Amino acid sequence: MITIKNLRHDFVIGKKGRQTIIPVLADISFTVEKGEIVTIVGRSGSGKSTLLNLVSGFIHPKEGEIWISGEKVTDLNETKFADFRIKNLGFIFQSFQLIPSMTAFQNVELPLILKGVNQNERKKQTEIMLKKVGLLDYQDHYPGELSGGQQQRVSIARALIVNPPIILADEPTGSLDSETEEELLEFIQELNRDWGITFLIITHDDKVAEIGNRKIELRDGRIVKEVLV
Ligand SMILES: Nc1ncnc2c1ncn2[C@@H]1O[C@H](COP(=O)(O)OP(=O)(O)OP(=O)(O)O)[C@@H](O)[C@H]1O
Repeated sequence: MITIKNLRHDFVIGKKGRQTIIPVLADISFTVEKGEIVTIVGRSGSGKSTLLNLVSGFIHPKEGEIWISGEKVTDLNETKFADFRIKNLGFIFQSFQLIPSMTAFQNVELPLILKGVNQNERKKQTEIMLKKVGLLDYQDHYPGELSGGQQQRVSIARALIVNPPIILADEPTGSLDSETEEELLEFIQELNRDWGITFLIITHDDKVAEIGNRKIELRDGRIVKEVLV
């Protein structure tokens, strides 16, 4: 489902003439099979977020290939990647990334607007999704009027609304207390088991890594360990 081949990335900082190259990732190769939950673990600064940004197409690697669902996405330009992203990838972030001036309903509906779905269909699908995450009664609440766990559920509903086969998650439980974290991890497992959604999750939390089928450990931008959980 996701194949990463010999990925290398570095950032260039500083003004012209005085530039410094910061090597961040080197020789990264791994696959994520359909229906798997794969976690990427590693200390702060080991390159986890950079790796996820590369897979998401927000940045372009200096070397290497990324294939997602049979498409060599490293060959896509920005516009084509944006189109690919909306059809194939859902995102969950630590900070939820909800739009504060929009209600739960409007936040979940937004990807359907971007996809050009008509209003009646949008209403129907958004309500189904809010019900699925147990928040139909909260549809008119703004993010600031919801708990952290509820906000994360809204963000999951928004990720799921376009039926993505793959969800990329960046520290999904990072802002949640332990009880809410457990609920969310159960929910991720349910989505994986019952909906067949494939997950690539970056985390430094052992509890999150435990729900994965495989754990890939990064250190200083390289894969040092890959284990079945
Ligand atoms: N835009 C950028 N420009 C320059 N350096 C960057 C940039 N983004 C990240 N880096 C550097 O790349 C390295 C890896 O950062 P990255 O955010 O990928 O690590 P991480 O494992 O996700 O860390 P954390 O767990 O703290 O989020 C760090 O040394 C960081 O300073």
